[in-house]
Amino acid sequence: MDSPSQPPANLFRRKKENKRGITYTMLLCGPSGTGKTTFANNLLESNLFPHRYGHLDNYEISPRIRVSSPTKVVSFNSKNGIPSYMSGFDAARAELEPGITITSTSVEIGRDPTDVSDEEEENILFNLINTHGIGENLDDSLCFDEITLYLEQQFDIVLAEETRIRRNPRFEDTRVHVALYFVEPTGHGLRELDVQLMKKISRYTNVLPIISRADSFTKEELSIFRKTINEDIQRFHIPVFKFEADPDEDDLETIEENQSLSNIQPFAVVCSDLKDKNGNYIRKYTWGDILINDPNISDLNILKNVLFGSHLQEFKDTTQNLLYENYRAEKLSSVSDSRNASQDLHGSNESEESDKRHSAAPSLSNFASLVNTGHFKSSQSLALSSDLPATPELNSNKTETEDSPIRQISRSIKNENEEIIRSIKQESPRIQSNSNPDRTKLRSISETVPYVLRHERIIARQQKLEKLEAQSAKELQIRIAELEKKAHDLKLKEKLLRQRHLDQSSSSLASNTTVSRPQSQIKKEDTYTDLASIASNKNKV
Ligand SMILES: Nc1nc2c(ncn2[C@@H]2O[C@H](COP(=O)(O)OP(=O)(O)OP(=O)(O)O)[C@@H](O)[C@H]2O)c(=O)[nH]1
Repeated sequence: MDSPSQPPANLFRRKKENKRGITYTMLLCGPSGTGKTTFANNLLESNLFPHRYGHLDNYEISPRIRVSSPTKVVSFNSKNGIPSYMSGFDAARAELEPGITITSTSVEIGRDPTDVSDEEEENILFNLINTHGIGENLDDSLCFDEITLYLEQQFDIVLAEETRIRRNPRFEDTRVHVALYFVEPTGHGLRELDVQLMKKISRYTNVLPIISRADSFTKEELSIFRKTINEDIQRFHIPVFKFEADPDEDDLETIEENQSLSNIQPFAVVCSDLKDKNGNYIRKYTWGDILINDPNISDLNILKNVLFGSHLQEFKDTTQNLLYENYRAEKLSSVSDSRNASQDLHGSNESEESDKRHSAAPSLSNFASLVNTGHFKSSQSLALSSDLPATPELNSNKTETEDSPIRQISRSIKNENEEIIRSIKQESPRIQSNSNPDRTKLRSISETVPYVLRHERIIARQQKLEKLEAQSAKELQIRIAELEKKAHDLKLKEKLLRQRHLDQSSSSLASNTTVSRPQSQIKKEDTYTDLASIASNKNKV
């Protein structure tokens, strides 16, 4: 059945390989308008991603690409509670800061079906994470926190999975292996925003600074800008990815390759959505066209080779062996420290004192309490639906269809929490039944850690949602107050107009008694009184 002469079987075999392809995740980060979306399209040689302002006429996907999960918002934070990616520009609300939106798109990069060469290439299950709204806020710390939280959560998900006794065979690793940080082509080195953000994300991923829209520079200007950025990187100790080779371990070719890559770092790219007749991406200027793949103008091709070829495995290895391992060690030691601390604190009379104490959620003592009693001790815990601090919106009598998306997400989180609690309760007898103290300790750590991490994540999400909801409510209140004020002003105006009108008609009534108005000037409103006066005048005559 698997004979190469039978195309369907061949297809089937490829499909099976697809499932075992390399998982690879990339983050595009940097201020708005630096060309991240255009770069993403060029990277995948497809016009797949629409721009935030404007649109793409020619939606087109390379034959090598298969979209496995279309673009979706994976995380966002904004003052008005709407992802900036979804809310278009609205002049009436321009004063509201957009916050940040993180989107994810999953594609499968395979072989071009028209390619007849025998070369077997492994499929890449590629996740592209894009960020929107950085640099557009008065206070960008909101963006820093959101991105770092997202990256940390992906580490937590893996940590939780690793410490689980029964692993999920279909587990998806979503850790970000490489982040491209797009520096604005100012020619003035790095800004504080760039320094801070690169520093923060470099804890969780390999960071490559990229000079965006490199066609803004002449050759000399570009080399000066490169130098300034490299100096800033050194001066502010930004741990960006370095192209280094080990002379004792690596071959000469690798050493030379890394040396030359190190010399051209940061890569400078020119991108475009436009193609010429031959299918090459170009940028059109009044003075002519340039090919974005031209190595004299842009490092795009070199960067593509680094990302999908020479350094893909190294990015993955560094993420796993260095960044993740450091994070894991730190996290587990903090979890076991807090466990020991909670054991020391509570001692033997823990059960008696537990009711009196109100520790902050999440903590391991809370989990111990949860496992034993089915309740969190903490008064601040958000995980138990019955103890949930009732925000007015959450407890309102509205029907499902009337619910805001935020409330619906809140409800799904509540359900998720309840499910976790149920599963912990089901697993708990095993923790208590084991007689060996060391094994019990290990087992309880391995069983507790995933839940602690998941619980922390859920609480963070829930707190974020509540914050968003409070912000929306506040904004709504301000708008209501504004509208009420407007209505009040209008009423006052109306009253004034009426008053003025009444004054006018009474003065005209007074003047009518002395000067008779021509018939054509009689107004509709004063017809009745005027007619009465005319009649009375007539009678007098
Ligand atoms: N001159 C020049 N313009 C570019 C280049 N790359 C992209 N642009 C243009 O820059 C503008 C912004 O590009 P986008 O790709 O939408 O930028 P972005 O970083 O994704 O923007 P956000 O979605 O707001 O974060 C568009 O008009 C692009 O056509 C480039 O290399 N050179």
